[in-house]
Amino acid sequence: MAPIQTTFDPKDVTVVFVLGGPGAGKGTQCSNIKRDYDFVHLSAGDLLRDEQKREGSEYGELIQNYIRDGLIVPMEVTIALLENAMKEVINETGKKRFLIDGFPRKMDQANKFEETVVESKFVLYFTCTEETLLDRLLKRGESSGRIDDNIESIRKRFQVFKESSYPVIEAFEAKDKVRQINSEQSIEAVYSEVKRVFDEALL
Ligand SMILES: Nc1ncnc2c1ncn2[C@@H]1O[C@H](COP(=O)(O)OP(=O)(O)OP(=O)(O)O)[C@@H](O)[C@H]1O
Ligand SMILES: O=c1ccn([C@@H]2O[C@H](COP(=O)(O)O)[C@@H](O)[C@H]2O)c(=O)[nH]1
Repeated sequence: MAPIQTTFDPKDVTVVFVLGGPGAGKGTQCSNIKRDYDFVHLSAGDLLRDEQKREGSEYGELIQNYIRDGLIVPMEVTIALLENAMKEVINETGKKRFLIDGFPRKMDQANKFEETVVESKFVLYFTCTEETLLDRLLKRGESSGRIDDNIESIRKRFQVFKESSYPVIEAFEAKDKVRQINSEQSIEAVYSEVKRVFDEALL
């Protein structure tokens, strides 16, 4: 993965972190936000899956093993992928508003990204019961082809979310940066709450 040699002024860039348990509906809602608010959607999981499949990637096997086991890939890999993707978008389109979906999942990632790339504007956090998440992921697993949409991986992902990712949300909450949304509702009802947050934040 060769770094892209471009710099950008963090002051010109808007980043919203989109967090929530596995299957909470982050990707689904990001598609809506992207359509209506001219944000670029970068899913950390998608970037890792693309890198894993890229021929000649030195990280392919490592990423595959981490994803299958529901573990968090070392932050250097994920941050480099995100930073490269942001630079590519800025170079090619001039767009500078990003939804970073499924990242940061651990405190060290959050701190490193905000220190070296850009500070987030706020965190959109989708809450959902584990029972609903499990139903959604098992249903998605019938067609997703994802190696981690199976009961064994899902259990591990829930554990990692509780142990490593939830503390990230608490840390942002302490800074009053979390906008919490109940994603137990229908996709449409969730999105109407999301819109309220974006309309208020982007005024
Ligand atoms: N509000 C909702 N009600 C019912 N189903 C939903 C809702 N939101 C998303 N889904 C469905 O649940 C599944 C998971 O949604 P999605 O992929 O958006 O979640 P995610 O948070 O991005 O997941 P992951 O963290 O695993 O990438 C999908 O099949 C999606 O269609
Ligand atoms: O910052 C990240 C984001 C993701 N991962 C790994 O990818 C899978 C799948 O992520 P989704 O957001 O559900 O697509 C996740 O379980 C981790 O193994 C990561 O390591 N770091």
